[in-house]
Amino acid sequence: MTKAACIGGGVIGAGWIARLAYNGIDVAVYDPAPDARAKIDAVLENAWHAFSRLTMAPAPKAGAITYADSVAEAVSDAGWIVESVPERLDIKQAVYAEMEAGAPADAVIASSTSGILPTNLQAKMENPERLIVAHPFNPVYLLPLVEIVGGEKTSGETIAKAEAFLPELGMKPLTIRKEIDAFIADRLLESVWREALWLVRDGVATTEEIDDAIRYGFGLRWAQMGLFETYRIAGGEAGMRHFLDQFGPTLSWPWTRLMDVPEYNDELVDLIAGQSDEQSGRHSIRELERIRDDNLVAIMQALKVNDWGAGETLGAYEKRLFDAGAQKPSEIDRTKPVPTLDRTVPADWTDYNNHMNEARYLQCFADASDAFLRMVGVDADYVAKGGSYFTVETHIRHLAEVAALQPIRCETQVLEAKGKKLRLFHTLYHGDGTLLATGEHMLLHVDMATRSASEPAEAIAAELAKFADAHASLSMPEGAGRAIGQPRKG
Ligand SMILES: NC(=O)C1=CN([C@@H]2O[C@H](COP(=O)(O)OP(=O)(O)OC[C@H]3O[C@@H](n4cnc5c(N)ncnc54)[C@H](O)[C@@H]3O)[C@@H](O)[C@H]2O)C=CC1
Ligand SMILES: C[N+](C)(C)CC(=O)CC(=O)[O-]
Repeated sequence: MTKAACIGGGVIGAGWIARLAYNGIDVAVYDPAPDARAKIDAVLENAWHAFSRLTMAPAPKAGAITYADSVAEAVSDAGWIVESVPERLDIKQAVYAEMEAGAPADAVIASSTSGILPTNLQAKMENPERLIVAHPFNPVYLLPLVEIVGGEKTSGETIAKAEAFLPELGMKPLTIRKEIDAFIADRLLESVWREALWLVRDGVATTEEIDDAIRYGFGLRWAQMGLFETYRIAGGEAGMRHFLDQFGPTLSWPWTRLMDVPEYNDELVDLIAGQSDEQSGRHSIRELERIRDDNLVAIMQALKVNDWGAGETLGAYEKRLFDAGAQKPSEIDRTKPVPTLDRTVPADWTDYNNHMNEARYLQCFADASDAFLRMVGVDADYVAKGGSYFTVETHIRHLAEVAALQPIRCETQVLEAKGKKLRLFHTLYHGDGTLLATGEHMLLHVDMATRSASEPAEAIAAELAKFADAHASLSMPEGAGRAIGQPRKG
């Protein structure tokens, strides 16, 4: 999929635009609101801030975002069409009629609806088999879950397309077995939301106290295990059966007001909105979004370390990006230093001097070494089979500073590749060409079973020799072999 259209660019549409464009897909947008573009730009700024920290894997070149004057124009060459217009059946159905008039016959139409049945959405369509619900979660550019729901007329092929495509964007499609209003997640959220409104309305708790009850306790559990796995553990050694045995009888106790809903009126709105202003009014919505995003990135990265839940999805997404970004040996130009890193400086890589921290220069060079090693075949499979490289000596020269979110790139020259030894010279540049740093690194091939130096596999040695021979004709880089304290040239 290389081209998408987003119809509606509000909170959810803008999140989709960011996720699609970040993953290299061109996005044509249609939203009639005069301020739509400004709002989308603000979301994109936050999204790029978040992406800069979410993964170190090389992202594809960002897709182009263009603005169309009509639905038909936006969808004219799209393979994937996202509908994120207001939650009203009549508006959505009118938009589908315009889409069907302009879109390629095989394009998927994916509605972001939070709860309208796809059977109702597709009721007036000429080709209803191509409509699905792909219900995302805010912020769409960070949260992996998408509920996939087919209507009575949705084809299995459309569902299969969605299940194959969304993981390419780093998402976790969850296909819903039965079509019901509000699907799975919003059913659950709605029950907590309704209960919380009662608690505030009845003066039992403030909005802040309810948030505290979630975020200091079970919210942390939910973020990584959900409900059933958490309660299984709560049952002790005897697990879920004991949990049910102990807490099952509470089902008939008056522990919930869910059988009833508070009346929606001005009094309720003033109460809830007033308390919410008091709780969070010191931050703008954009500030809150940044805080939320930074926290979500940190949680997902922590889960990635444990290869668990949303972190497992992030890990799989990164692997795809690394695999897709890896240069094939046949494509590599060995007549010059080889590109090994191309990214922006993550927002949290700067320090109290307001520039990239010294430790991050080493991280760039370590990532560049890894990228180079993958090029010659030292990839996850090779390491799993018992061979790897360890860095045994490093010399870094810090030559210029660089700020957060600036583009940086690295080139690598092989100075020596003989037997167990591999000497690499990395040069880090700002995107504008300014020389930022150099790193010289001695690596040794290691047998992972004995954890001692060993000869690399023949195929690896052969790939390395190709680089070493070609790079031998390049001039020795300035700074190579330099000791600390030597005067700089020039
Ligand atoms: N806000 C949320 O937390 C979530 C919302 N959703 C769903 O996403 C959809 C959009 O919701 P939001 O983004 O929150 O709403 P929103 O109000 O932020 O954005 C809707 C956008 O649609 C535009 N629009 C109105 N008529 C249009 C038309 N005929 N053609 C193109 N654009 C049009 C509006 O100008 C506005 O920018 C809804 O179906 C909602 O249920 C899904 C997940 C979460
Ligand atoms: C409130 N909501 C029903 C629109 C929420 C969603 O649909 C999903 C989310 O992001 O929580």
